Amino acid sequence: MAELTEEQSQVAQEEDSEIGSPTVIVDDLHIVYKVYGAASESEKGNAANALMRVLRRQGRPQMKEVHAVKGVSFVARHGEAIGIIGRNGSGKSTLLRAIAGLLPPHKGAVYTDGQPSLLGVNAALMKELTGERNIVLGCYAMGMSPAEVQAKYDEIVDFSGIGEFVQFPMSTYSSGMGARLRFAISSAKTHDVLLIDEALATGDRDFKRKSQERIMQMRESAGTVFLVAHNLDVIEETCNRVIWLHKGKIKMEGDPQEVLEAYNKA
Ligand SMILES: Nc1ncnc2c1ncn2[C@@H]1O[C@H](COP(=O)(O)OP(=O)(O)OP(=O)(O)O)[C@@H](O)[C@H]1O
Repeated sequence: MAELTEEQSQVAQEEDSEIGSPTVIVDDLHIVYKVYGAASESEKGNAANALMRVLRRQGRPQMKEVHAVKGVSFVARHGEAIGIIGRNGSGKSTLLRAIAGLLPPHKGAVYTDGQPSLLGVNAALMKELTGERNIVLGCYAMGMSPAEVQAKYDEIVDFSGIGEFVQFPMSTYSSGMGARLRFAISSAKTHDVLLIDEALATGDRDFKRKSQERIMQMRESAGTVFLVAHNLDVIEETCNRVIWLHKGKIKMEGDPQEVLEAYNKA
């Protein structure tokens, strides 16, 4: 391997001191889903076949593979907020779930420093329980002690802005209220790596501003934040780097303004 020149290593050191050491290394990552019971190529779009199969109660023993992430590599560092953009089905959520350790790599690897936490639109809070109970259980699930939960409780309720609804079951919340509570709970703890999947999409303008401020704070406390969003304004205002995924591969990566400009033109 080639040695760095004195000048190169000085530049690397300067960059390191600005954004910190690596938190996530994604190395030639491939994720493949296996779908059982999928239609074969010859059956595609054939209504008569589909109807016959249902009437005859025939199963679909075929197994198909969906290659969702195809050889993605990058390094994320302490203090970075990385936006992931791309069209529907380009592999954004799959990549986040793989970083969170929820999907095994088909090939390649993900190395993380610390425990990544995934905050998704469907993060596992229990709908039949009240907001109150979900706050307590959610905080325990993130490894907080009872004393820490007590100390953070009011701040979480306040940040979520759900007011007296905290005493109601979450099944009575609007999707925006649920998203706010999830974000308030997840961001009450300092995460080494926080993965946010579209969770800010359902909040109103005020909540978006508050959550962006909180993401900034998390970056300052030297964590790494990944943000998947179709709202490009949120990405531009919050992130210092953007990764553009296209059909499971990185199409472009770098400065938010440059990548977003290219993405908007495509
Ligand atoms: N559980 C699954 N089983 C099989 N295929 C899946 C599964 N989840 C996602 N896929 C497929 O993987 C590909 C990438 O999906 P993914 O949800 O990661 O895309 P995305 O960029 O997050 O999309 P969106 O913007 O619509 O949320 C798509 O082709 C999708 O159909």
